[in-house]
Amino acid sequence: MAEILKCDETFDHTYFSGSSCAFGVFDGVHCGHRYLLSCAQQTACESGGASIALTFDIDPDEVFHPERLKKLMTNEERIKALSESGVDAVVVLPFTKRFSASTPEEFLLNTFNGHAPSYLHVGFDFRFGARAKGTVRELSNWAEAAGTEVCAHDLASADGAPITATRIRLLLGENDIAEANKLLGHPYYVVGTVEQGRGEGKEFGFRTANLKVPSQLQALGAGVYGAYAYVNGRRYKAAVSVGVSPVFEDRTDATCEAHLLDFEGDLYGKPIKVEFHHFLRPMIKFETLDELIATVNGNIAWVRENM
Ligand SMILES: Cc1cc2nc3c(=O)[nH]c(=O)nc-3n(C[C@H](O)[C@H](O)[C@H](O)COP(=O)(O)O)c2cc1C
Ligand SMILES: Nc1ncnc2c1ncn2[C@@H]1O[C@H](COP(=O)(O)OP(=O)(O)O)[C@@H](O)[C@H]1O
Repeated sequence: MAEILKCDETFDHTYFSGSSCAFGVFDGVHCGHRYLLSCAQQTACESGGASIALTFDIDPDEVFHPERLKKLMTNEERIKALSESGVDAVVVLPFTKRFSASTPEEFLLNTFNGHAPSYLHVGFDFRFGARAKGTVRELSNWAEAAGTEVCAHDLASADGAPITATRIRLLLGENDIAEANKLLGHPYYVVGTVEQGRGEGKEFGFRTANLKVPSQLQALGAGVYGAYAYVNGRRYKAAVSVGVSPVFEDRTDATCEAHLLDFEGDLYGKPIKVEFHHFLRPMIKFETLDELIATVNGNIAWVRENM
């Protein structure tokens, strides 16, 4: 696991000298991002410097477009995933309105403070600085004087199209978890704290740990999935419904309900990670409870046999 360094007043900017940085927000830490990170590792290996994932503490859209913000991961998970990607360090820039209002030149000066990296890897469409005015051209002009080699990469592709967070979100919205996981390079997951529900799962014969996924993180389309749930470092097979249950929509606000196979105990207030692997079926507005119970038991049996 790489070091995570906050680029605040205590940060020693000499750390950038001789390094290879991959620069971006990296929502999802998907295969396209991993390609860019591996390029930084490659040049670091050749030049003998550190490989760094250079990112922001928040998604800039949280400041500029909170109303349309959609994310694949929380900021904490994103920074953790970057630290596990194989780079030597993750350097986290605090994204403030003031910082983002700086011109491209000021932005680069503030970020590196006279200690430019040897290599800077970005996607060819990388934008930075006030109103995202800085492009690879501004970056290259600055880099020439600073002694940095800018490597602007085409977006890595899969199945004939670039891998982007937007493409992955669309796949998730269409329940295509298999293709989304392929482009992510890891299973899509959500994390949360288990909340109290209506307490009816017990009567139905299958208890469900209820999570409220914040709307910005609701990328996965409604439906029933085969998943793995992680509790206290242990992995359990799980049958999971995503989206508000249409049978109980007036009485529930849970957006993710997980039945953990072969688990007994209390999960209320505990953190849980649910990792999605198979789409089983859409949500159904059942006419009777017996139908609901029989269908869910069938889903649980499928998970037991196939996962
Ligand atoms: C694998 C699984 C599939 C489910 N499918 C549906 C469904 O198709 N339609 C629906 O209305 N609710 C569905 N549910 C939600 C259950 O009705 C809900 O978990 C149950 O009412 C227990 O709620 P509680 O935990 O709040 O007590 C499903 C739950 C699970 C675990
Ligand atoms: N196998 C299991 N899967 C999920 N939750 C379980 C399981 N066994 C026990 N639990 C506990 O039971 C709770 C769910 O019970 P349930 O009757 O569905 O009530 P609620 O409506 O509060 O979710 C979970 O939050 C957890 O604390």
